[in-house]
Amino acid sequence: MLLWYSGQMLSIIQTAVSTHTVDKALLLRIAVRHLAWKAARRIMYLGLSRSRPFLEQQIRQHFDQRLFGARARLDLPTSEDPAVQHQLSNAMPSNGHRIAVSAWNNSLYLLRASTNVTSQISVHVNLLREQPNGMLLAALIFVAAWIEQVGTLHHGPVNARVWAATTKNEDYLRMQGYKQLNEDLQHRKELVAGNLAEALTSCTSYNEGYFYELSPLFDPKCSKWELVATLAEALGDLPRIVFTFLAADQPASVPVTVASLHLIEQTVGEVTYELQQIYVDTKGFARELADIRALHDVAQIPNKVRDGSQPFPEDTQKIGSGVVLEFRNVSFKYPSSESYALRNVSFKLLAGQLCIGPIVIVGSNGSGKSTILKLIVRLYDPEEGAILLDGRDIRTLKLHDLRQAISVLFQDYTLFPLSIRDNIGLGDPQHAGDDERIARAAELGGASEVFARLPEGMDTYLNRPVKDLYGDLPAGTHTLFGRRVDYSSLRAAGDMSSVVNMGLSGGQMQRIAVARTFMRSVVSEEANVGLLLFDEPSASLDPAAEHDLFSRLRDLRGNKTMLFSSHHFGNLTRHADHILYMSKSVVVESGTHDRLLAVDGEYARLWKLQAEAFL
Ligand SMILES: Nc1ncnc2c1ncn2[C@@H]1O[C@H](COP(=O)(O)OP(=O)(O)OP(=O)(O)O)[C@@H](O)[C@H]1O
Repeated sequence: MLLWYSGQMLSIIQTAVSTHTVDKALLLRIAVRHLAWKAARRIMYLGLSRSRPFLEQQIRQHFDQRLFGARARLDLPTSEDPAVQHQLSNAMPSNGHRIAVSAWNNSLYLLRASTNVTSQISVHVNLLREQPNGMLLAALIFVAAWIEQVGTLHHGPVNARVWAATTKNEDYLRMQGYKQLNEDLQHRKELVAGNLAEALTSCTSYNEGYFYELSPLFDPKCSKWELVATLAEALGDLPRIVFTFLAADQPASVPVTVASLHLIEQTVGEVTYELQQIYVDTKGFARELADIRALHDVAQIPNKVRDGSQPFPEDTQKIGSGVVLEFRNVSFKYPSSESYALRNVSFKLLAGQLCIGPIVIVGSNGSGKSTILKLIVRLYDPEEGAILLDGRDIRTLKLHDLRQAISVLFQDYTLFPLSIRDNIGLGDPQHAGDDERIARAAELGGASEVFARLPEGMDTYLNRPVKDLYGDLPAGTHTLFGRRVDYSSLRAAGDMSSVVNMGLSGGQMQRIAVARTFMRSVVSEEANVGLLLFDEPSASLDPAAEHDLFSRLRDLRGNKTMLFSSHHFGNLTRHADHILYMSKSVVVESGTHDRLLAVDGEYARLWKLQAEAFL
């Protein structure tokens, strides 16, 4: 429209010059409409630029949440599957949401550019179609402008920016911690067994909390395209030369006025620029659309561990008195392994029993005791046989209910890249923000003294999930292009100087992990936990702390069924209702401590061996 009104005004000017008369009313009308269209365009641009950051933020949040949810719902064997990992890494590059924002911007741009190009071309064709040699002139202008654009497409100063960013926004830090917890495979066991996916996915307190400092620097390097562009610029005069020749030789065939020629040159330049950009952008745009599709596909990856349909427990009142756990001829191989981790394992624990086992020969690892715990919470499903809880095959039970009824501390537990408070709180996702419960769980797990001496107490981050960023510069870079890069004011703004990654001893970390399991199994009465699983819970504790933990566990468990896995033939074995002695993936002996000593088999031999060391 703007082009149209410009043309109209030029033709009025042309008439005024040649006939010395002006249709004032027409001129005024056209001038006002021209102005109105210009104002409308300005307002549209302004609206677009104002709303862009908001829209981008919405898109970023939408994709972040979708990707987070898609990853959080994956179980262990599916996450470990190399094909799934490949699909995830393709679909979720760290800049996944940027692809979406960029695709959005590009689609807006393409829409605008296509409309622009189509309308400008149609105006020009209408203007020049009727004129003798008009199309020839238009073609010349187009070719000249195109060649000129080729040069400018490839050259231009490289806008090298030095930047740095940090954050002290608590929500943002926590969200980043959740992301790492979700993405890092080492946490997957706890995420799945602890029913954390739902709680983490529903957490929407996402906030961009960065401070930015930008200082533009220009790379003075001259591109070879500079030369091409300079030569191409000379061709810009070609249409004017041809126009002059036409005007001199055949005045009757001159298609347009000088003023119109200038206008046409200008707008054709814009059209060719838009066309070039469309060509460049559509190449990347197709790729971005494919990437967005991949982002959507990951939400459809099926889990290998299928959910059951039956609720558990049937009677929530009774679960506090423990559950009956039975293994019936269970055999299992890890997906990546050819050999059996468990072979034909059968045993039955009655409700409320304290089972110290399976026990493995000291020094002979890998007999399958950790695997038993993993199968109970259905991190994997057995190849043969069945596992029953209160007489029901666990594959028929709702996964959420099953895992809700069990509390597990894995031997290779991990601490999350979050504050100590959140590390403990997530043991019971529904009450993760309840400071009173967290404090009690910390106390019972012996973790209170770990953070009592830290300046930030429970708020101390065990591992800061946000790295401080320095725009693509290697750490320790102090000068760039001869200029000093100073980040000190930025660091002070983000409290970065006081931030250090915490170093904790193995025993201190284990206390935090124990406190996390206590959050639901002991502190929460309404959690309906009936089975407690502990895999080497005292591996890193000193003898006093170990004794303390075990006596506390015995007192706190109430009537809940409890299953330990341990190398030690210590105090606990005497208190066990049932001992499973395992070797090389099979249960070799089982019974009470006294019975196994009376049998005088492998268990008795190892018990005596360990006891002798203390005589
Ligand atoms: N994720 C896995 N993928 C493949 N094989 C595994 C995996 N985890 C364990 N295994 C194998 O399964 C067998 C049983 O392992 P498991 O961890 O149950 O033994 P464990 O008795 O708990 O050993 P430890 O005393 O060292 O903790 C071992 O041979 C081990 O190598």
